[in-house]
Amino acid sequence: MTYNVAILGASGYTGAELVRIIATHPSLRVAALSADRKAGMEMSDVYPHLRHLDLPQLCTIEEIDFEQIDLAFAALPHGLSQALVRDLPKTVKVVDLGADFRLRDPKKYEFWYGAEHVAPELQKEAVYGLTEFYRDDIKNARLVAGTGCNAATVQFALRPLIAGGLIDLDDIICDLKNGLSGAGRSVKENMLFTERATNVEGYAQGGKHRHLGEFDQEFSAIAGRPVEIMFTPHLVPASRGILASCYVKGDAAAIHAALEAQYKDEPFIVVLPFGKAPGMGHVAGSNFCHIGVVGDRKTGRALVVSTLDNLNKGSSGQAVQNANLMLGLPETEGLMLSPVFP
Ligand SMILES: NC(=O)C1=CN([C@@H]2O[C@H](COP(=O)(O)OP(=O)(O)OC[C@H]3O[C@@H](n4cnc5c(N)ncnc54)[C@H](OP(=O)(O)O)[C@@H]3O)[C@@H](O)[C@H]2O)C=CC1
Ligand SMILES: CC(=O)N[C@@H](CCC(=O)OP(=O)(O)O)C(=O)O
Repeated sequence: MTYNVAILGASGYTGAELVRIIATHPSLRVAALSADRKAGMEMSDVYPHLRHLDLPQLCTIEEIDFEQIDLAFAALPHGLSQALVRDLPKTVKVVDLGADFRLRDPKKYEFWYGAEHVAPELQKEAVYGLTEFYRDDIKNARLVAGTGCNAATVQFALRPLIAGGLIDLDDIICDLKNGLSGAGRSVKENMLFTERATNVEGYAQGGKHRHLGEFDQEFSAIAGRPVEIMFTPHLVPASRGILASCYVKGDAAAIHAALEAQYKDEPFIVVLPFGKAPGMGHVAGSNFCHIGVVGDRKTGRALVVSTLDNLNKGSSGQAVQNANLMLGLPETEGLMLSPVFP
C-alpha cells in the first residue's frame, strides 16, 4: 500500500530533506508540497539537487486537498502548526517538525516561546517524537511532535545514564558544535559566509536556549525530580551536523556499558567501542546517531560524545521514522541509507 503525504514547508531545509528521503521510500508518495513566498515555483528551481524527481509544484497550504492526504509533515516556523493542526480533518495524521507540541505544559510553552498556545488540547494529545523512547505511543498517535535537533542529540547520550542513576544529576555540562542549516534557509545577517566561514561562536548561552524546556521536561520526568543541565551550542563552519560533548560525573566504564545495553537492538543508534569518540562527519545525510564514551585522567568524570545530522536524525529522518510507525510500516523503511563521507 502507498500512503499520500503532504510536506508543508517543502521549500525549507527540513522540507527538502524530507523530499530527498521520501524519494526512495517504497510506501510513501509525495502528493503535495507547500511553501509561502515560493508558492507557485517548481521544486527543481528552489532545490536543483532534486531536479531528477517528478514532484508536484509548490503551492500554498490552503490549496492542498487534505481529504486526499494520509499524513502531513509540518516543517514550518514555530507557532504556525498549532492552528493548522487544530483545523485539519481528523483523518490526517501529522508529524510536526517544529516546537509547537513538544512541551506538555502550556505555561512552559509560553515561557520558552513567548506566546500563548492556541491549541493547548492538542499539546496533551501530542506524543513526543524521540522514537527510540516513545515508539509504543507513537504507533497509536495521530499527532507526533518532532524533537529539537540539539534536544535529540543530547538526550540519546544522557537518558540511559539518568534512568540508571549513573551520573550526578546536578553536574551535567553539554557543549555543542552546530552546523548552520539548523538555522533554516531564510536569509539572516549572522549566517553570512563572511561571518561564519572562519568563525566559531556560541549562541543562546546562559540558559537561554529554548531546547532547555525539552531537557527540563524529559530529564526531570526520568529522574523523578528537577534536573537542569548546562547547555551551550556553538555555530561551526559546517552545513549539517551536531556534535554534543557531554561532561558528566560518573564511572566511564559503567556509563559505556549502560549505553551499549540500551542501544544494542536499535538500528539507528551506534555505540562506539569504549574510549572512541565519534565525528560529526560520520553521520552526514543519514538517520544514524553515533555515541562514544571516553574516561578522563581526573577520576570521576566521563565525556559522552553524541553526534547526528540535524536535518536527518535530528528532524526529517526522525519524522519519517515516526511516520513509519504511525502508518504501521517497518520502522526502518526508507531510512537505511549510509552516511555521505567525506
Ligand atoms: N533546520 C533544522 O536543523 C531543524 C529544524 N527544525 C524545525 O523544523 C521547522 C522547519 O525548519 P527549517 O526547514 O530549518 O526552516 P526553513 O526556514 O528552512 O523553512 C521554513 C518553511 O516554512 C515556510 N513558511 C515560512 N513562513 C510561512 C508561513 N507564514 N506560512 C506558510 N509557510 C511558511 C517557508 O516557505 P518559503 O520558503 O516560501 O518562505 C519554508 O518552506 C522549524 O519549526 C524548525 O524549528 C527541527 C529540527 C531541526
Ligand atoms: C544553528 C541553529 O540555529 N540551530 C537551531 C536548531 C534548530 C532546531 O532543532 O530547533 P527548533 O526546531 O527547536 O528550532 C538552534 O539551535 O536553535
